[in-house]
Amino acid sequence: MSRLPVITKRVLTSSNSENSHHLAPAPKKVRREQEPQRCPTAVTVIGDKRPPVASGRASLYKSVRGAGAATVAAGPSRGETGGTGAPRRQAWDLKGKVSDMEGKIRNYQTKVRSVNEENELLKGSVAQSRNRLSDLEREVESQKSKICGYEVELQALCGVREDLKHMTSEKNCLQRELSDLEAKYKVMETLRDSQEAELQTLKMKLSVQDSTVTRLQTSLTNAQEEVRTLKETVVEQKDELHAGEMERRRLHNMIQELKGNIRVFCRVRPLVDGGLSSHIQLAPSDNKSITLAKTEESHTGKSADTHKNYHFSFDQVFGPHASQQQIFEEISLLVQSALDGYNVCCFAYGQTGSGKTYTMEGEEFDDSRGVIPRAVQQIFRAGEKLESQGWEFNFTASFVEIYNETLRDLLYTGKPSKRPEHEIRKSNNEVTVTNLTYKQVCSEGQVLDLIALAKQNRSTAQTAQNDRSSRSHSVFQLQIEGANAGRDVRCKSTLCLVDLAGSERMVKSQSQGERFKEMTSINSSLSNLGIVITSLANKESHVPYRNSKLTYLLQGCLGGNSKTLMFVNISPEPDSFGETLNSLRFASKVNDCVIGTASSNKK
Ligand SMILES: Nc1ncnc2c1ncn2[C@@H]1O[C@H](COP(=O)(O)OP(=O)(O)OP(=O)(O)O)[C@@H](O)[C@H]1O
Repeated sequence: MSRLPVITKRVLTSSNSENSHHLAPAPKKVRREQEPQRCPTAVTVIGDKRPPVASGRASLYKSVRGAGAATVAAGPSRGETGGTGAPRRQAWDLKGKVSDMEGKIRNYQTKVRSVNEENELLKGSVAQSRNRLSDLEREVESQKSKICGYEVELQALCGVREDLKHMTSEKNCLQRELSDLEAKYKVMETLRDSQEAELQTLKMKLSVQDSTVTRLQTSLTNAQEEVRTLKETVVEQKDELHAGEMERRRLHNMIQELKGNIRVFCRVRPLVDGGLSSHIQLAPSDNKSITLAKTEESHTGKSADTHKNYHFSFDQVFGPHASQQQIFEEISLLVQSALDGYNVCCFAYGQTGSGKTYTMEGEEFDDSRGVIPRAVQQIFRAGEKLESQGWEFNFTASFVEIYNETLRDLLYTGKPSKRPEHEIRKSNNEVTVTNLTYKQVCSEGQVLDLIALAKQNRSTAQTAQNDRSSRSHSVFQLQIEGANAGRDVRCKSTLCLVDLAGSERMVKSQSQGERFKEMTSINSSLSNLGIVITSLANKESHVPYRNSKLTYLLQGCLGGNSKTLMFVNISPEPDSFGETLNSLRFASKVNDCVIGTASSNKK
């Protein structure tokens, strides 16, 4: 490419015209002064005509201008002329001056030619540059449109960038989760390993247990077979047991009958300071007889004192040292009879203070407990045992006081002012008392609570009326209903435990008013008891049960269908001799009675 400056046609024309102007004749002085200034003018013209181009083109223009300027500068200048030392033409040397001018013209013409050539070259270069420029402009346009496209893309990419940001944070979260999961996975793997090990152990254990199960199944089959055999044996043994129980009942009853359906036990209370008074003698050999000895002084003093002995025999005589347990042992046989379905009546007879209540109720301590709590205990324990043989029992308790031929409910818990009156009723051979509390009980404790309640009721009445308990009968009744559904056997009986009123006879002249009435009623009921027992013994057609409330109430428990036990309690003091004798006589009468064979209330 040419490095010549680009000169437009006009400039060149101007230059040419200038050149041609130089050719024209001009005043010599002016010409000499003007010439050196022509070249810069031409350069200035070129610079003025320079088109506004992009920086690329500007550089091109600079290089061309530079070259042009150099070319022009190469021409002869005034300085050169003067500087080279060419000899200055004399003013008169016009010829020389013309030849110098012609040389200069030639020189300029050569230069013009070369400039024109260069100009042509520059024109081609300009055309090329223009082409190049339009190419570049197109390229610029295409680049611009590309840039626009890129800008659109960039804008679109901004949204993508947001998404990317979001995705990156999500990715980070997921990575964290992943690392957590990986950690967990590792833990799980460890766990799995340990569990696999455990599983192996368990499998081994299982196989061991499988073999154990197999072994156990075999032994189970054997055991089942054994159980079946044993069940058969149990059934057989239950049958045998039941047969044995029935046989035991029969034999037990036979023994009781042989002993007598009415039995009398005598019990002597110890003296207050212990021991026994000399007027009471107990036979040491048999425990069945008692002698009351009496020495009567001669009234005149002339005859010797008379000694009189009264001998009595009973089923059993208990001395002052007999324990409550010894007493109960004999009665327990009758309590068993009550569970077997026989009515049983046990009563204590004797003067006040002879030990009736002590015998029947006793005291709270274990050793001194009396007949009633011991009998209750035996009944519930025996009942529980019989349950294993298929027996079921229902117990109903009642507690009545008979005072002056009036019944009083000792289990009453209502208001004293609303105490109901009671009547004895008999229907279907069963004696019941109207408005009386009949309490269903199922344990020894419940009965003991009722006994305590009765005691409390009695003591309340006692406070109101001095020494009332001695002058009233208390009757505790426990109705027993048993059923063995499997054997279709039922039984029903009543255990009657009676603490009678004091049997002492009051000298008529000494008793008045209420006391007289009490005594009459007591004596009447006690003597009626004797009469009823005698009637039963004599098998009389009419037994006067209804003559007293006591005998009427005890009707079911006295007579053919029952077993009766009478305690005759006696006081050891010498001044009780008369009453003791009376009590023993009464008891002896009862003892002589043999009441007809009892039959159990089996259904
Ligand atoms: N066998 C005995 N051993 C020891 N003490 C006895 C015995 N019998 C009775 N007693 C005592 O004698 C006293 C009178 O007895 P208890 O109250 O039982 O007579 P009771 O005949 O029931 O009199 P009551 O007719 O007045 O009720 C009581 O203190 C009692 O503890």
